[in-house]
Amino acid sequence: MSSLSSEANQDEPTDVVPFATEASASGAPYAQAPTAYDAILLAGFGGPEGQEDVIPFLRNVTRGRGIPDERLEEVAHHYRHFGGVSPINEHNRQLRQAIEDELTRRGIDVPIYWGNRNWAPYLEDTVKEAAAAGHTRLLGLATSAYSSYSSCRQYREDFARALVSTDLASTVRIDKIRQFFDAPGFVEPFVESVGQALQQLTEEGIPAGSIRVLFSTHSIPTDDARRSGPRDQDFGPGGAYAAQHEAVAEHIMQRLQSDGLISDGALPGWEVVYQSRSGPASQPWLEPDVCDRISQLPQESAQAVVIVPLGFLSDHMEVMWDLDEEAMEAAEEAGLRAIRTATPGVHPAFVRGVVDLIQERMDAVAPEKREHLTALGPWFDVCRPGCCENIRAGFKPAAAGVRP
Ligand SMILES: CC1=C(CCC(=O)O)c2cc3nc(cc4[nH]c(cc5[nH]c(cc1n2)c(C)c5CCC(=O)O)c(CCC(=O)O)c4C)C(CCC(=O)O)=C3C
Ligand SMILES: [Fe+2]
Repeated sequence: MSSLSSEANQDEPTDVVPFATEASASGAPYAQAPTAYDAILLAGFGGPEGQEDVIPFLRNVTRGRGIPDERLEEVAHHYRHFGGVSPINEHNRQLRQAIEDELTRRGIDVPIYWGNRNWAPYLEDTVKEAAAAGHTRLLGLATSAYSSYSSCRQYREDFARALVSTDLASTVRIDKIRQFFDAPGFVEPFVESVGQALQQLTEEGIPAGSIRVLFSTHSIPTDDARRSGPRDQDFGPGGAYAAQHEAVAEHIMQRLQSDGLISDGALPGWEVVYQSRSGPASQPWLEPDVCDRISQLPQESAQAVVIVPLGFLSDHMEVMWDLDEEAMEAAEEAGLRAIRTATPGVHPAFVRGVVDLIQERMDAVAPEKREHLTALGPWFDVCRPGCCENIRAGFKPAAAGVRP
């Protein structure tokens, strides 16, 4: 590892240099000219694949962030419950294959590599492998749709770290596909699965007015939330992160209404809620918590709850444990009928949407011609100055952004 760690806590933002993209050199938020990317880099979170991986994996995730051991043990228990295996790596193998198939179908002759932030195959090794095969212009795709330190910038820092630790920073360029929270391919599977859930509950005789839809996403520290998105834009107290979730959830509910799946007479109430909080109790994180809200619903005369994992791409541990175990238990205790809807996974609409995003970037489609379903999009190709910065982590070099 080069000098990265010693640079990490300087006051001066080292930010993107020397990992600037062509677009960032001009300061433009969107790609200005088509780029002949020679490989796609699918960047996942990573997860353990056996009991012996659990603790080393958790140490990787929390490296340098002061998560107490108590909390690690608590989380380890969730993984141990499932044999120490997170399904997230298998999901990413399937997603990689599905994207490759769709690229082939469209005649786009570009290989797709997969690497993780926190477990093997590590991004470092993947970047080395791609470079050894002669690829020098990689288009990164992080498995995370929204803007925040954990869901965007940290992936960019990991790209930068991978380039520096492999000594490839001057020969390999990694750009990153824009955050895709409001891209049709990401939203469509949610519209479909929430629609199915509402239909099911209606068939069971539960009036729409007695159903609540909870759109659940990963909580983050309110400090991170406030700093999510470009430094010079105001998205309200929850920053771009909360605003993006609110906008997507609202779009889904409007779509269900316009598609006739919800009648005007008795609309289900809906809201965005947060899950999987960690960190010290003294540190404020985004609220309300999904389980807290579920236990309050009977007092609001709800009979049923639809839990929508809006913040997640696949049914990994945060979904399997925090929703399918804990939130479902909370619903049972509250006497509520509950349905947890599907994540996008390898839904054909999602896979097509991802390849649309790849094509859009390769062709440098003008922003006004890009598909987006909320007023917040289309999000930027090149992260803006100070985007999603994290003052706790300090400034670290990050690829695929503009100079501050
Ligand atoms: C916004 C966000 C996403 C969504 C975006 C994205 O998908 O990237 C996400 C995804 C995920 N988070 C995951 C797992 C963990 N996250 C942790 C900790 C944290 N997550 C945070 C935020 C997020 N996390 C934050 C602010 C922390 C606190 C510590 C820190 O500042 O980083 C910890 C440490 C223990 C704990 O504190 O709970 C673990 C084990 C897994 C893998 C699941 C599997 O293995 O199946 C996935 C996909
Ligand atoms: Fe997380």
